[in-house]
Amino acid sequence: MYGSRKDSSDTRVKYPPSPSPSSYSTSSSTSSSSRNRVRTAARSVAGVFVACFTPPEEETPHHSRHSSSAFGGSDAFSSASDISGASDSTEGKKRHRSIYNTVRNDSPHSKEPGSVKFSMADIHKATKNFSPTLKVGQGGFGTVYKGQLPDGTLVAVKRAKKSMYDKNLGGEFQSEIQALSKVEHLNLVKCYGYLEHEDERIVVVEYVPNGTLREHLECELIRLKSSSILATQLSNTLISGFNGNVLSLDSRLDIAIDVAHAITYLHTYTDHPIIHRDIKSSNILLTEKLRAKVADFGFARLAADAESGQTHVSTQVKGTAGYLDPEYLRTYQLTEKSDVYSFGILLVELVTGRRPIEPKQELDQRITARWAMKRYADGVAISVLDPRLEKSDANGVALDKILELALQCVAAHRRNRPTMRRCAEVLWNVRKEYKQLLV
Ligand SMILES: Nc1ncnc2c1ncn2[C@@H]1O[C@H](COP(=O)(O)OP(=O)(O)OP(=O)(O)O)[C@@H](O)[C@H]1O
Repeated sequence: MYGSRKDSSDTRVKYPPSPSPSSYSTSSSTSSSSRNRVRTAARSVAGVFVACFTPPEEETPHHSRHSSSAFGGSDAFSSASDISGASDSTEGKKRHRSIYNTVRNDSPHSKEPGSVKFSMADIHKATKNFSPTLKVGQGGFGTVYKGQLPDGTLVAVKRAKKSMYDKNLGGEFQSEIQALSKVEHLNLVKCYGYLEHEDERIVVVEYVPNGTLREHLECELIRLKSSSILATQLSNTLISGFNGNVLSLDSRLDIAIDVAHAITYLHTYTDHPIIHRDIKSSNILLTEKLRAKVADFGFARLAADAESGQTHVSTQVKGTAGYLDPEYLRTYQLTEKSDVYSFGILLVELVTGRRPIEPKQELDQRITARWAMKRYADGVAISVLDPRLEKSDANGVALDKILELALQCVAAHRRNRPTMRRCAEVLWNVRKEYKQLLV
């Protein structure tokens, strides 16, 4: 079974603390005429998807990695600590301090928390010389190992592959480290330190034990079983409670709210807002209690400085096919609303269980968001609900509201998309109503 949310030790962030009903009118009390307007909008958005999407993920290198801009000072996170979920609890701080103290003691090259330089000996010890049995994943950056620090803290050790390093990893490595080291939030994967040694580039981050959201949506147990390199991951995930059960809509809503909080935190990072740029289900890691943690800041980039009058950052297009903001694709101008777009795609993925692009589906269903928006516009949203979920009244109502929000997130023009903070508020209210319908 998945871990229960009811556990009193679950420190899930409640946000906002006391929502005012009027501020949530979009989702809570949509009249039939306004719902019709939304449906009309859904029809036009569904039309836009044809032009927006790049070829199927399987056929396209899903992104290229290059250097990103370097980040400025290192003291930004305290200024955003009012955002729900910033890990400023005493317990969190104590744990954090103990980790860094331990690491500092172990490392002669130690630096600021979050950017501690490990030695190669530390890494070899933590990963048992990169033991294949501790390999937990493989991504664009390289190989990921589970490791353990001397104080017992479990870590994920991300070892860059040589080809990535040859291709200009220097900038990306710096980008990932600098972004990670400055953020601290319950729903963001913490960075413990890094290592640059000859041609090795290694990042040490918080180990999140329960697989990725994509794996959960696919209930990938059978695939994992057949994969020898993932045998360790299988045993790890079994221990942590992932046994192939379907994620309930309740849990999916919780995950969406966690992700919305994490991105809100990044975007409202007062001194140096950060655009994640690669929000997708395989970058959402889950804890035993199905709390979501957003990972992979390899593409993270500073947002434009509002005070300077700049509203966007001009950049080469990066991200993953299916999640990419069409306005960013067209203009190369990146804003926080590009993350909002990807988040809208993620919402559709959460309720349908499908990947953003499904090359094996019927033609009209290959672009999942377009298909879902069309069904929503036709008043038959329930037909896109993940078939593994019950078609109950509560699920139907929540589905409608989540799709309504997703529709706003994927608006063709970024000015029409909500902020991530607004998304969190709307989802908070959807969850509240959902729970009321369940009792
Ligand atoms: N912090 C972590 N804790 C536990 N497992 C992790 C962690 N980070 C990554 N993994 C595992 O390693 C896999 C590869 O992760 P990685 O971030 O390198 O690539 P990715 O996000 O899957 O792909 P890409 O780098 O192409 O975006 C993940 O799918 C996950 O299974």
